[in-house]
Amino acid sequence: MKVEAFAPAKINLTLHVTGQREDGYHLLDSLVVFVDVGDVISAEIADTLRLRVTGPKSEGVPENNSNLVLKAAALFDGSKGAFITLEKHLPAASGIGGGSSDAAACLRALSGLWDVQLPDQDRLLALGADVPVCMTLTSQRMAGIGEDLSDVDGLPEFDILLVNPGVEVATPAIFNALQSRHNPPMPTPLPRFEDAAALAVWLKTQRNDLQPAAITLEPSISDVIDAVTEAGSLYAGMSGSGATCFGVFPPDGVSAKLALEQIRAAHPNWWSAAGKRL
Ligand SMILES: C[C@](O)(CO)[C@H](O)COP(=O)(O)OP(=O)(O)OC[C@H]1O[C@@H](n2ccc(N)nc2=O)[C@H](O)[C@@H]1O
Ligand SMILES: Nc1ncnc2c1ncn2[C@@H]1O[C@H](COP(=O)(O)OP(=O)(O)OP(=O)(O)O)[C@@H](O)[C@H]1O
Repeated sequence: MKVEAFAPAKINLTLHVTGQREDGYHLLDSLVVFVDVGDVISAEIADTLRLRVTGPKSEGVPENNSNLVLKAAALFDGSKGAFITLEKHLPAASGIGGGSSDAAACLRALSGLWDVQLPDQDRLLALGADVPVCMTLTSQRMAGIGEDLSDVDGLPEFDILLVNPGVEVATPAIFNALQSRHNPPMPTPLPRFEDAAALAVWLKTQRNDLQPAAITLEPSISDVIDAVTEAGSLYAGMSGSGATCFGVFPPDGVSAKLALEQIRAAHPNWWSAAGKRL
């Protein structure tokens, strides 16, 4: 038996840093969505637990126990053997939850393969602050340090362009470089949006509080946001701690793809992809 699980890119459409806990972790208020672009996990029964990493973005991704996929597999009580393949399409350390989404997909795959219950929420959170939201695969308002999740229903459909300037960004360095750790949250309740254009107008009034620190440490992020804006997006912003930026496009299946071609022609060394919000 072989089971497969998709590990979609996670996008923080907004990312407000609203405080800091005594252990140093930051309190967040973030609107998170997933895109139909991502990595693929497959798993089959084996005598021992083994990981192979393949795919266009596999270079540099560890196959040893430092990979979040194997850390996730170790969370099951009395974990058994499995041969896991991780097909990497998302760049690592890029703010779109690659490792966390892989870990969540691995948990889904192994709980099916081994017919065992998923680990509890505390263990998921300890694996990575983004792991609980990556278990949902649906649009969420994410608060706390990542554990406080509420479904966001009724978001309009939209297409998304993802662009990364080819640099890895370490999340702790960006949090450490924050100028202000106590910023206002998003409004409660969130507004309802008629369409992608209305969502984009609202996003312009919101923030990613990690963006200024990320641009200071990695100035090319600013060039990416300019390029995504010039390629005709309704809104352009940075996801997570960067350096991947996203553009919001109408859900016509065409505009984001045209923008993708434009960006690839002008910046052949950047990583880019286009897809739909899940
Ligand atoms: C920036 C986001 O991607 C937004 O969704 C996440 O908050 C980060 O999620 P993640 O990479 O899964 O985070 P973890 O692996 O748990 O933490 C990496 C590092 O980021 C910092 N960190 C992370 C999450 C959080 N709420 N506050 C933090 O200060 C901590 O320094 C931590 O050592
Ligand atoms: N499955 C994995 N895929 C990619 N990187 C991994 C994985 N497991 C461990 N890593 C290591 O974790 C580091 C962070 O990668 P990851 O893709 O999780 O980025 P991230 O920017 O922290 O994601 P986010 O902030 O959106 O949660 C990488 O430098 C890599 O060495």
